[in-house]
Amino acid sequence: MSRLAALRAPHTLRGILFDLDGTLVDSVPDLAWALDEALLACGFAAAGVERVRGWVGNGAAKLAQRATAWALSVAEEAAPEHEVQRVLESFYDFYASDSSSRSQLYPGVREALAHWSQLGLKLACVTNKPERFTHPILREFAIDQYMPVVVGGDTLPQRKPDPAPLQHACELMGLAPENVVMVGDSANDVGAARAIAMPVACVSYGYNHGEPVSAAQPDILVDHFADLV
Ligand SMILES: O=C(O)COP(=O)(O)O
Ligand SMILES: [Mg+2]
Repeated sequence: MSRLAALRAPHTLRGILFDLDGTLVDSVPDLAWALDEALLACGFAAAGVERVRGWVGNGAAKLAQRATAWALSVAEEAAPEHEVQRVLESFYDFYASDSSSRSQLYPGVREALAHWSQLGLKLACVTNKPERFTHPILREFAIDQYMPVVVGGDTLPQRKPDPAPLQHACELMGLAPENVVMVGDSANDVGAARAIAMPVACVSYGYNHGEPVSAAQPDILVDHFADLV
């Protein structure tokens, strides 16, 4: 666990928090499929996977708002609420019907999680994705066994980059934040960790609103998940 352990004083690393979308799972293909089906069902054009990649990261409601604003050619905040709700409800229906068949676990993820949990580290998933969609995906990719603690985007009133979900995960793991590090793919993950002085490692391959996550200045940046081990 050398690279992550280097983020904490020797022997003080007891737990790791993981972002889901863009960090553990390349989930955009299913998100884009469900969102495009929703847009079509609402009478709009499909957005396509590349656009959706840039919209993921702030939860499902924000995703629907960004898609609706794009479909209506208006600014994000100007998307009419009832149109956003229509797209969101339809997106929920499609995504509930299939959230994983087009997605993939990133290489090395399962092996690394198994390794860390064998070392006795406690692992948790802290995502902005609604909790009811998170559990089936972790199960589908057979990594739920390593992450008994899951904090979703609707678990608390706050979402990343607010640090509350990270603090809540630490409480559920029975660990002090001083003994935990965060692993993510976006400025939201870095911002949430920074707010409670938690070290943060990022993967460069994920989704960060189309910007390189290096701009958010994580403590460690790796190109492959296995590089964290
Ligand atoms: O659902 C999202 O918007 C992103 O979720 P994440 O926090 O796992 O990247
Ligand atoms: Mg992410």
